[in-house]
Amino acid sequence: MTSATISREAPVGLLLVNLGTPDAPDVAAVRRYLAEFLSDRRVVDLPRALWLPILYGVVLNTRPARSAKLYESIWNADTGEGPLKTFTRLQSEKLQARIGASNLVVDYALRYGAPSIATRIESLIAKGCERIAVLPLYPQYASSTTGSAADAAFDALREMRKQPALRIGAPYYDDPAYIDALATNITRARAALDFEPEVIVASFHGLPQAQIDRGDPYRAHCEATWRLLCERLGMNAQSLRLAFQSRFGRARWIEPYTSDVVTELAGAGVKRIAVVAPGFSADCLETIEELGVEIRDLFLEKGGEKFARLPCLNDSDESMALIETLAKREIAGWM
Ligand SMILES: C=CC1=C(C)c2cc3[nH]c(cc4nc(cc5[nH]c(cc1n2)c(C)c5CCC(=O)O)C(CCC(=O)O)=C4C)c(C)c3C=C
Ligand SMILES: [Fe+2]
Ligand SMILES: [Fe+2]
Repeated sequence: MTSATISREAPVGLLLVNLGTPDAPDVAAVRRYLAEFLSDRRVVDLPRALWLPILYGVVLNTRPARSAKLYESIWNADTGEGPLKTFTRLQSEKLQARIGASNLVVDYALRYGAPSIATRIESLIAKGCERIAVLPLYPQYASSTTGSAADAAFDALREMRKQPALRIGAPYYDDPAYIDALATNITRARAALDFEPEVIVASFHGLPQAQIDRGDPYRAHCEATWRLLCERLGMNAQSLRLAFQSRFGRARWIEPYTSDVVTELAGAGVKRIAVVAPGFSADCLETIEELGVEIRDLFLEKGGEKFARLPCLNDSDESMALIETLAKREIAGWM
């Protein structure tokens, strides 16, 4: 008889998780991606009988063609990947090199698309990991992001006879290491501009207001990040404006919308702004295209003169120092 062993020497697995991206910038791949994403009940929490006919009858017949063009415009030709995947992969490779412990295995997964959370958890188990920490790279908790990543991780263990221990990283919206990383990143990017922005807009991904009304803490987390960032940068609610982008569908989303804020600024005679997206750990369609093209065009069209989009934390040194701090906290006591 062989006996199952639990060994303190078994490697610990650390899985960085971000949202996802299509496999290719074409209509078929974008449709597959959006079908997986938008049929997640954590993302669209309407009754299925109401939502599925809209999703399959309308959204998946119209949006993929439009979104595929946008993905095409931001696609990473060198790697054949969407930027969010490239940055998340780089974050995991750099984290592995920084921590350098032989008994820690770092990998990454995407909640929608590939590599999936289930396949990467299986791979960590195949490498002998009996303890796995999943680090959702969402600073602010939302049921639709952090909650959904946790669902996918636990679902991956559902049928296993021998499950690994599993931890899900805590949100870090008010962590000094996060606020420091953002401040360093913004200060450097701002110093490199060829103009002095009168206002910086801190644009977070939006969420349907109804999800907040049902108890999602996301908005409160965004506000806390924004307040701490104001303090850390010596700015105030007028010089660093809070806004929410990426509205989807007809329902009310959390306000103020980024498009309204830049319109209002231009209308008030503000000529030079910068926009930063503190809630995104990596640049993606929503930052490169929506902020860098759509929001820029809107501001210039309404009378603005200078616009800059500041990059996300991505795989910068300050980002890696932050991720290392978060990772070490989640695996504490395991190694
Ligand atoms: C009901 C729809 C959506 C909710 C709720 C939602 C929440 C949410 N999303 C992010 C982060 C990202 N979203 C991204 C893309 C994206 N988001 C939605 C819809 C909802 N998001 C759609 C339909 C798309 C796809 C693009 C499009 O067709 O417009 C991305 C970028 C992905 C990429 O491939 O580059 C990110 C990142 C957060 C943080 C969040 C809740 C707080
Ligand atoms: Fe989104
Ligand atoms: Fe968008």
